[in-house]
Amino acid sequence: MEFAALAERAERVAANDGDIETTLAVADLLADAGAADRDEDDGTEPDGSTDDLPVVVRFLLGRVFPAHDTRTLDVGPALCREAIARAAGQNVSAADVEDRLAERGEIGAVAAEYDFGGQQGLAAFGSGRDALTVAALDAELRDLAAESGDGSESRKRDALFGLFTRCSPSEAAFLARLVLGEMRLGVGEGTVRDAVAEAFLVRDETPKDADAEAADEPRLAAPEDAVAAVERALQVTNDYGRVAVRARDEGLAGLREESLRVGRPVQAMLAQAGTATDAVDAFGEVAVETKFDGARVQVHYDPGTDGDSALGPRLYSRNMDDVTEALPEIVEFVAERVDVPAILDGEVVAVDEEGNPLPFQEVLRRFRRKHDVDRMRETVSLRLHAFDCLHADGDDLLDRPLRDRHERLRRVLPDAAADLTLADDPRAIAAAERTALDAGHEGVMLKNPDAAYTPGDRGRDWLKRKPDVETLDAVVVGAEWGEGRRAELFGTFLLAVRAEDDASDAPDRDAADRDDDDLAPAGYATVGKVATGITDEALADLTERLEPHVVDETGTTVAFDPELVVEVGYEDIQTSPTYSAGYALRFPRFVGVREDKGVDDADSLARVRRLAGDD
Ligand SMILES: Nc1ncnc2c1ncn2[C@@H]1O[C@H](COP(=O)(O)OP(=O)(O)OP(=O)(O)O)[C@@H](O)[C@H]1O
Repeated sequence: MEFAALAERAERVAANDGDIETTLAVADLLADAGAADRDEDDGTEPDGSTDDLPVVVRFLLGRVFPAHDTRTLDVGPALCREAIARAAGQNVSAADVEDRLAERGEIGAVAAEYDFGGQQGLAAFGSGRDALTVAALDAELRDLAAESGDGSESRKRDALFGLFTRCSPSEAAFLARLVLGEMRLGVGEGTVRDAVAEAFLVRDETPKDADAEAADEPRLAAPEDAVAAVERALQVTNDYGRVAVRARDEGLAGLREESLRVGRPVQAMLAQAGTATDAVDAFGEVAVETKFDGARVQVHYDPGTDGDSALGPRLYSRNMDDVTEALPEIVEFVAERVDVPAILDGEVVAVDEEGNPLPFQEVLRRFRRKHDVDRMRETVSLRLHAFDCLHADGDDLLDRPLRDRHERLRRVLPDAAADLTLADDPRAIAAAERTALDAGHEGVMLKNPDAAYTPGDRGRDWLKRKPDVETLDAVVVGAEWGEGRRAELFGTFLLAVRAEDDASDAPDRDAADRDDDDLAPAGYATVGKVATGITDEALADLTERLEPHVVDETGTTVAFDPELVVEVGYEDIQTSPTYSAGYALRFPRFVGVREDKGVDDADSLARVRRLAGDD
């Protein structure tokens, strides 16, 4: 495929404004990119190296290499501006390009405005130009990425200059954005995933290879099944290009064969904030682990056979950067103890001489270090806590429940396996949290013991419970009636702080400025709503105490006279237009009624401002 065709199609994709239109346009583009290649070259390499499809997919995402590949172009904005200036001719300096960038705000638009060496004039007449193909551009960019050592920066500049001189305006815009990883096409990973499914599994007309046919898989899939199959293959491979080729050539059957590979990092599963009550309500039985305060690492190791290591331990950060060289003692620790191919997930923590955890900042002194690794090893000691096992001895474990994966982890690396205890009572969880905090850790993780490992997902199966930094004593100024079996009780409570102390900063109570939800009486400013952490008994008690103070009722929402002070925990305070204080509590959690406090003792807006760091 010619690069000009891709650049032009990409512009048309970017002009779509609906999600569905964009997905369909990308699907058309991928189908064409894939088909063109099949016509021209039916002897594509299994790794897709002569195939345009994987390149087009990656380019649309602003990448030259797949996400698991740690190679980068390492082209910064300054180098890109210099290359553009040189290609634009003698009268243009890098400073001129920078000025235009300040006006346009975006490098692609700037690159498209220059006349690169007259080449595009010839190109416009369809002759004389050495047309750049997608494959040739990919090869040149890979060569550029491989430049290292003395003079590599100027060789990169030369290479990029050479490429720009061969570009039409739309190609130049695409190239500049690509090398800086700022594609701006409105095409995210979800769009590409859906487009791959659409192009090759939902409406594809090309026959799949013989194996897939023989596997008796239906050739076409329902859109949800197709998207799920693509998503799954992406989770295990982390390579959109590879997955697109597999979907095109082998359909659903091929995608299902994709599996984890030791040495190819996957995205880390992430957590949401939550409380012990949330966890017990959601999971029943909760897997409680220490939340270690360090840096996430994914360990890949294949010890090989007969002591002949097939792949020495490799360590990857949460962003899948290779941090192996910075952490030699973790490498040694793993190599000495693990004797099957494995992919483990865990946290590296800095420890003092007694092995007690040190603050997170300490681990950062080691984590990405390229120089002085040995010296720093003497200064900051590290310890690995492994909490998950994604692969062991040929078995992919992603779909197994956490309890099984953890069991496997204990067999693979008992010396570093984090403890996992099961609890179904918030009090037991609180006790575990206390123990973790007393030991100097950050808090606890509350996990669904039956959940699979879903790479890249910040779902509700992992909850992180950190101690509240502070609590706030707030006045309850409104509520919403509950639902279902709690319809007779208030469910959500609107919280306010005193604003009258600092009249100059008191929020404007002008009706026009008020949020419809904001029922704060004069002298109070709302800061959030709390519905979490309240037991059934507490709800009944609060309802009974607050009902006599209702001053207004609209639908399911009521306003109260300020009477009751409650203590609420929270994780953070953020500025927010939603509440009249101008701030909102993040993850507020009911702690209890402050029986000892009247409303005049409640916290003030000035304190909220201080807690938010604004004062
Ligand atoms: N036992 C554990 N299980 C899972 N993650 C853990 C555990 N102990 C520590 N962690 C760390 O906690 C993080 C989970 O929280 P989250 O996914 O929200 O990441 P985050 O945005 O870095 O949050 P935080 O700043 O709270 O660490 C993981 O990425 C991991 O680094």
